[in-house]
Amino acid sequence: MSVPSVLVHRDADLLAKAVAARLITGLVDAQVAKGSAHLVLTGGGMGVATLAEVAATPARDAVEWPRLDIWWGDERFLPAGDPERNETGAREALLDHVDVNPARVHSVLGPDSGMTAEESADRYADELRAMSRNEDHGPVPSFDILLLGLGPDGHVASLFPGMPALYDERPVVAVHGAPKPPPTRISMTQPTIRSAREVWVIAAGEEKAGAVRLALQESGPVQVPGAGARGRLRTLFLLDRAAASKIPPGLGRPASP
Ligand SMILES: O=C1O[C@H](COP(=O)(O)O)[C@@H](O)[C@H](O)[C@H]1O
Repeated sequence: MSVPSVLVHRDADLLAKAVAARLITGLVDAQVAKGSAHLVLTGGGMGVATLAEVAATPARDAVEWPRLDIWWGDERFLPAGDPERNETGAREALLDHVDVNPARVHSVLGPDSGMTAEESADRYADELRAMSRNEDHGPVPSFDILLLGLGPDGHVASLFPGMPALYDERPVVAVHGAPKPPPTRISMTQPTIRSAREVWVIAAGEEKAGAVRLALQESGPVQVPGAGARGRLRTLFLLDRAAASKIPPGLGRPASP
């Protein structure tokens, strides 16, 4: 498991632009190396802002969008098109503006599918398993880049502190009673997140500063789910100055003047 590298940008706007540039480069590198790539998206303010910055830069055309599999680390269990769904934000910010292959955009089904949250989670796990190859050595594909937001309470994806999902070994689970609305969600679990080659935690704003500090200080991942967010090959904490304001001196590397 990789030790996090911390990069600090001046403010949220520059952070979104810098992560977008990094993401484009990462996807191009993965596609050059393997022919295609797997990207896991996050919801939340910085997740969507980053995608909007990808859409806004002409460099986005360097990515071969039809050769990209797109997944979600978590989804709010709401009907298709609901403005609160993470998918809706991602589509509006980026996916509707690039040439993705609809068959490779792996949506989490909501209640309008007729499924319960448990059935939807199991179906997503099946879809992940179907895309996993022998060399992935597990029930999910080896994600090239997995993006995560970080809540002020330390949650990542829909893994909230102390909740049963944090003890679950299945790849994807239904979450009930989430402290942040909506209460019902579908989430990748810690083992799935930790199987990614690279995990990037993106956080901006002073209200995230305490969670960032705890997530970097090897707190227990049940108390602070962000502390369990580590990639196999690389973990990045991509922060603005406000979110980095409580980390121990010397841990963060200024990346922007
Ligand atoms: O509800 C969620 O929240 C987190 C963090 O969101 P933020 O707006 O505080 O950055 C997000 O990572 C997750 O995907 C989402 O479902």
